[in-house]
Amino acid sequence: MYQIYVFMLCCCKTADWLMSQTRHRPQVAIICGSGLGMLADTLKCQDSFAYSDIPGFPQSTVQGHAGRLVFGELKGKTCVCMQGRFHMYEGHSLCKGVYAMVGGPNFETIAEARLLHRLGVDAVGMSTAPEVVVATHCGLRVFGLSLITNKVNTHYEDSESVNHEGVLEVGRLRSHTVQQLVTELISRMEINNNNTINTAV
Ligand SMILES: O=P(O)(O)O[C@@H]1C[C@H](O)[C@@H](CO)O1
Ligand SMILES: Nc1nc2[nH]cnc2c(=O)[nH]1
Repeated sequence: MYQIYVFMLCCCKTADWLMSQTRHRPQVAIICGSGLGMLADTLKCQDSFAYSDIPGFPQSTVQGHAGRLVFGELKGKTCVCMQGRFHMYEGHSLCKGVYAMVGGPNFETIAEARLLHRLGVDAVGMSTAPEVVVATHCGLRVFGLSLITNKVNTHYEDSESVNHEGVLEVGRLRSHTVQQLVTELISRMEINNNNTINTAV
């Protein structure tokens, strides 16, 4: 969990700083929304950091959100609590990389592509989402990796069309890189006694 959380921060500087400031390595991360901030105060052996003191960390602007990251123990589990979360209405954008799945087998029409774009979609595919849903339902932890093979056409005047042969061709061209990436990822996985997998960052 800690590694995923660190990954979400998208910033090695932030992660390095936090790891140097606390000996806690949380198994559980809790985002305390409005009304739940006091949960963090119940953590034992606390290390607490104001968002404003954490390098590269966004600031909390909502009234009643303390804007503090609190590490500590709850019922014997090492936790980190965010006292204050971030919202789109504060000017934060959605997480990068929104993937949408469409049923296929046809590629998007231009109207569909424009709609998806307006909805904030960054990448479109015909798979992955149901696989993730089922895997999650089975209690598996999931890492999704999609090779972006083509640009989705959003202009009627664009003559370039997407086709399966083109997708397969880019797949062939990039297969070595993708294989290296997956191999490296697997080689860095550590399987703990409780069967959770941590990926070294
Ligand atoms: O690996 P998948 O099957 O998701 O790859 C894409 C989606 C369609 O099956 C096909 C479109 O060309 O490639
Ligand atoms: N939906 C969709 N799936 C794809 N798979 C590969 N390319 C595409 C695409 O352009 N759209």
